[in-house]
Amino acid sequence: MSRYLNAAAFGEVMLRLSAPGREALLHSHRLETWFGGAEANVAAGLAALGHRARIITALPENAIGDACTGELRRSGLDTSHITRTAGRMGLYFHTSGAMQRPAEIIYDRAGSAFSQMPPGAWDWKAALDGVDWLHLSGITPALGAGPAQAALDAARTARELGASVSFDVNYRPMLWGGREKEASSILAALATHVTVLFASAGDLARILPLDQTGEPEADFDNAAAAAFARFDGLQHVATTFRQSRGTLDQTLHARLASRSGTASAGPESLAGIVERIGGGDAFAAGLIDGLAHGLDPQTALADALTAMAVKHSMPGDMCTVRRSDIAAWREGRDLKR
Ligand SMILES: O=C(O)C(=O)C[C@H](O)[C@H](O)COP(=O)(O)O
Repeated sequence: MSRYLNAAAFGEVMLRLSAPGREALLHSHRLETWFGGAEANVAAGLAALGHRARIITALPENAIGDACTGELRRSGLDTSHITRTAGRMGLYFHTSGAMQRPAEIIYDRAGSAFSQMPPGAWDWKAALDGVDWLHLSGITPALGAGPAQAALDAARTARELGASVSFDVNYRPMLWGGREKEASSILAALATHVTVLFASAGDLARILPLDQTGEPEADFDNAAAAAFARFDGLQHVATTFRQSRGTLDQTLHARLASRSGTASAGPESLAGIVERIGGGDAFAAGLIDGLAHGLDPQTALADALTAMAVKHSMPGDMCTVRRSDIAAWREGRDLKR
């Protein structure tokens, strides 16, 4: 396989309301706005890398839904599979933190237009027509029984149509609340349809019975081996590791397990981080891109990690990292002219 994809992503897009700069929330009377969501961020990242990408979602039939659709379109996405419906926009409030003060998120998304869509209202054959790659995340099933069923239907249909399915577990304890058992069974059911899984050892321990030693890389390798044994269609498991010396100064590295072996990449040292949100999604987009183009696992992983690093220099949720940004980052010039 060496080609540009006709990709789709299914999930909720939210409006982010962020405290400006390094302020605490509502310290001043201003909030900055961005649109984003795990799956849309990955789709935008694929579009920035030259793939055709559509977002399948539901947005409210109001001015916020209009603005969001416009932003998704400006990010290069095909918005013709967005359902406009009654209901509210999912929101999240964000403070970026500073020094040892951590970033913080408050979700305000219960009852959103997306989460209220009955699972039977999605027409998967039409939404996935012509698609060769579907990206999903574990955030969607955390939003309720309807979205969980819709994600399963989407994954099953994509596989029936011969498409690859990538899935980022993206475990959000705040969204699952005390529903750990439900989370394990839904995430495991989704994983049966997946070709590329983005998951840490901790994420995989929610799906599979695993002994963990506390040594992150060895734990990941063991967890990936257990995932290959359990899930027949699975070809790759990828994760990133983040060492933090405060909110703005971190080191990244990554690992990619395949049935034939394991690749690792990094470290990428990041000082003066501009934006932490969307880094993992940029990594997912970068890796999907590399695998689609048939790069060897080592090169695909290194490019994905650099895409993630570059995303940390760009404000906003959605990934706009281009191939030339990855090359320029590696060249490390202080001024492009
Ligand atoms: O829907 C949610 O609950 C989300 O958290 C969406 C997040 O904006 C992205 O998934 C960012 O995740 P990272 O790329 O790991 O920074």
